[in-house]
Amino acid sequence: MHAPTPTAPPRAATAVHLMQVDKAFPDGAGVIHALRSVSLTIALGSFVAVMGPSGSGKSTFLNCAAGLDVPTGGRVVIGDTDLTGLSADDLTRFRRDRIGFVFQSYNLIAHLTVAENVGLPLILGGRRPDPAWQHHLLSAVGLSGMEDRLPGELSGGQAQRAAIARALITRPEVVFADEPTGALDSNTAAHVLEVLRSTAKHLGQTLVVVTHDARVAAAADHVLFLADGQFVGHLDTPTTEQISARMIELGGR
Ligand SMILES: Nc1ncnc2c1ncn2[C@@H]1O[C@H](COP(=O)(O)OP(=O)(O)OP(=O)(O)O)[C@@H](O)[C@H]1O
Repeated sequence: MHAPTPTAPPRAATAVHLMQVDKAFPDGAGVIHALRSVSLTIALGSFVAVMGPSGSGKSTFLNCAAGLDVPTGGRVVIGDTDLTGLSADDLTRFRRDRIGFVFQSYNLIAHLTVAENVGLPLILGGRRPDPAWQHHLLSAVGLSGMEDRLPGELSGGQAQRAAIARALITRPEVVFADEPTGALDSNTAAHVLEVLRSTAKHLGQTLVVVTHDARVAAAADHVLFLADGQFVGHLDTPTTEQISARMIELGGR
């Protein structure tokens, strides 16, 4: 992970490449600059945590990097695909087939079973889930035997583990997670994080996680710090204490 020169071409070992990405939101008569000329690369197969004070631009960064939102300037490249050049339809297809998402609120569909929720990204893409792969994923996240349950019959930790299996069903290159453990108690959060981390590692996926929790970030290979829409530094394999100290310097929690 390093901040490249803005014109450097993406390298093969790069999973995510942002070049001078800006994101501005209209705000009354003015604009809010949520991201300001953000340039970075995230190496294939790495686990990167993104931290920063509230309002520093973490979710905006994740949404732009994952193709959920369109930057107002700059380029986002995932693998060898420049998202900037894609039509809305192509971007939707790319997200569905090549990227996995995990959100704080799980986003499971209430009237579909666990198995149906997990298979949904493939069904939406006109493909049928491979039963052996689905079984493997449900077992990897500890939900074997719960395939027929509805989301309302799951604990928060189980629901998030179902959401993780759903994010991985298409074998995405990159998995983006926004506060994936934010709604869970600390023991459940630690278990869910370990499931996410180990499954992504086992499958060779790149994992990008936005978090407020220094313990979550301490599990990452690299921690990137945002302040006021700009990356202001990173730590490699830091301890929880080092991360907390950096957050205090930035004026966050
Ligand atoms: N859709 C939007 N419209 C207008 N302003 C927005 C929008 N989304 C984000 N912002 C603004 O952009 C800035 C960055 O917001 P963002 O949600 O990315 O920060 P964050 O670091 O994820 O915050 P938090 O930790 O509180 O979730 C904030 O000033 C926010 O108010």
